[in-house]
Amino acid sequence: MWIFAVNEQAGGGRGRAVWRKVEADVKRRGIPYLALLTSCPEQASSRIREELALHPAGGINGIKGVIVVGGDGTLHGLLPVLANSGVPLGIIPAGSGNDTARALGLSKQPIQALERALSSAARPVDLLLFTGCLPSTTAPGPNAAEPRPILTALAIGFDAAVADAVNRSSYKKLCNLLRVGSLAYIIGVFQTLLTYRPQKLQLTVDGKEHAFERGWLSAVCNTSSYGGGLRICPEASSTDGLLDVCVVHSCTPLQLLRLFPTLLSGSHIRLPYVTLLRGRSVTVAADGPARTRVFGDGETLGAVPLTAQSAPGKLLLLY
Ligand SMILES: Nc1ncnc2c1ncn2[C@@H]1O[C@H](COP(=O)(O)OP(=O)(O)OP(=O)(O)O)[C@@H](O)[C@H]1O
Repeated sequence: MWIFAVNEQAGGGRGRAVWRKVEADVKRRGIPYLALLTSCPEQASSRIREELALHPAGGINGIKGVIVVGGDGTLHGLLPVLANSGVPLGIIPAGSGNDTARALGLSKQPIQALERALSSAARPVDLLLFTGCLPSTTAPGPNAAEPRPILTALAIGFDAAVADAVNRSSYKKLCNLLRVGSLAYIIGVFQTLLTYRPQKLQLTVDGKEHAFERGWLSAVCNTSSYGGGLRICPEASSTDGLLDVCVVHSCTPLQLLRLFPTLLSGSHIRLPYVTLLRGRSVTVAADGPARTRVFGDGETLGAVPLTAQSAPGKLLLLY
């Protein structure tokens, strides 16, 4: 039996439409399935746990895999239950950004993505394990009890502040309604530039220290893109056991603005105020008046200081 974990709200309601198409195809083909239409990640995780206990993978009528209909946030919510479980995860992209699906070269077309999930062998991919300040605290030290698994990337500093401003804004809903979701992010970039100040960033990669006096942002990546196709670490791979890091520093606000379009092609890596690093273990600390926010898989995680560790091969993916 296959489990479909469906987030109908993903992609501003696209999840519902995608699931309708997929379910019709699954029924037509007589594939045994269970659909979990959930309202939050906790509900999805606890339902999947229950089903895995009832129908262990590998047994007769066992769960063959969990196929997610949703975006990066929906996938992110299921990582704690599926990492290390031996149960493979398939993806039918239905979110706004879909950076995981993009990194794996999956089709945006629901039936093609379904076919790929059903017919592919399970392959191990790396996860990034994040430990850092929780959202509810401003305490300076890492205090999250459990490392949190991330599939795509951590956004730290300016880009996380933009995501935060957009999520809190009244214009996000309006832009989504008018189907110009990316306009909300352009407004968010300008809004954040008015108040955001670069900070001293200290990164340690596999024990080697790197200091940046005027750090705008840093991204720690397991896959190459975030934010719906911004190729922040174009060489990152989720199968190399390594994390790729991009730091943007020592530039003017205007240079920062001009960098954003170059993220689409990944050509920003040639700019003198962009530094790339790579390693198995990364710590990031910041020294500035404001909290340096962290987003992971497009979801708010908290603030620095943080530790990111590569966890090779911890998730089985169908792609
Ligand atoms: N299993 C779930 N069921 C319902 N809601 C969920 C579930 N998992 C996460 N969510 C919530 O739904 C929100 C939107 O989901 P998701 O992030 O997948 O879509 P998106 O933001 O449109 O796409 P993307 O992350 O690819 O840009 C998440 O931010 C999260 O709060």
